[in-house]
Amino acid sequence: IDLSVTWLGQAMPGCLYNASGVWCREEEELEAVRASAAAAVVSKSATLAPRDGNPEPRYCQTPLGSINSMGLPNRGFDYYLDYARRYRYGSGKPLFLSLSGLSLDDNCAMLRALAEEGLPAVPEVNLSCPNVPGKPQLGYDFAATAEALDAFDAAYPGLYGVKLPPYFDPAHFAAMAEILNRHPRLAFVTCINSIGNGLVVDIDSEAVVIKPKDGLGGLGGDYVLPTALANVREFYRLLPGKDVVGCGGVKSGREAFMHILAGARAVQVGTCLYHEGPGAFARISSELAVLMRAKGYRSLDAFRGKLRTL
Ligand SMILES: O=C(O)c1[nH]c(=O)[nH]c(=O)c1I
Repeated sequence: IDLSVTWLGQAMPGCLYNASGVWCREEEELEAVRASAAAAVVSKSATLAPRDGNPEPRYCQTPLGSINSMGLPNRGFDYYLDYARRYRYGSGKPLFLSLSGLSLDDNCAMLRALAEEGLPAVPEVNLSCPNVPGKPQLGYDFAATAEALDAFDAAYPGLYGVKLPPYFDPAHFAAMAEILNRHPRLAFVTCINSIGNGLVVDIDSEAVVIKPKDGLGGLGGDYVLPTALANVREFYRLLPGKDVVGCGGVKSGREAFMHILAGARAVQVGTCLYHEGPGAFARISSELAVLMRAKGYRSLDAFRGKLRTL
């Protein structure tokens, strides 16, 4: 059974890696993911300056997944750039740097700095952080997204990707696709980020479960799987020549299989990784291989994007 993936002009030994934000803020975490059965590594979304993030409690696990309002806590761009300078690219596991600047200028400054280094690291620009109070998700503002992508093209000469929020309407899928398709070096989209501004209620305490934004936070886990699959399948259809990375609700080989069936080139794991740790990658990979063997598929290409309609 071959779980390898070739994209962005490089090969990955498998198809699974972490979702940005999970097990990737500190170098020790990044190295633990790289040393695991994960096929790639993506860093926590970086701002130019380090950030503490929102007040705690800001993450909560529920029976159906997670809610978070971390608020972009990160070590600052230079920390992750330094890690990228020392990263062992020879391991065959690509490094992605997630960038989530607080302004377009900051995103472009980080992209220019990364370009100057000439490193193999690939930027994944986050258009969808839902948890910085007062900062709307860029991906929900089509005009601002169009302007930003033009600026990214000018700031960065190489291939890059974007992390998209979930969309819930065919008109929005079409509007975003029209914008994204104007950018040939925008090589991939990662669908989806958390479903923003959910509210989890604890009936014993009769209170919300996280402190920021009076309890509003991004949802992950089982809550988001159908929405994630819809976004993967729609953008797989609407973005010819681009790759879609599936993210959302993956906790076993089954959901990884669903994402690839829907068109995903590779698959990220967030909520499940947060709780299980990097051992999750070996488990999910093995479950996926067992599923493929039972169905007679020898590689991901044999079923990628082959989701049947009725
Ligand atoms: O609150 C966060 O740090 C966060 N949380 C998310 O669920 N998605 C994001 O892109 C980010 I930047």
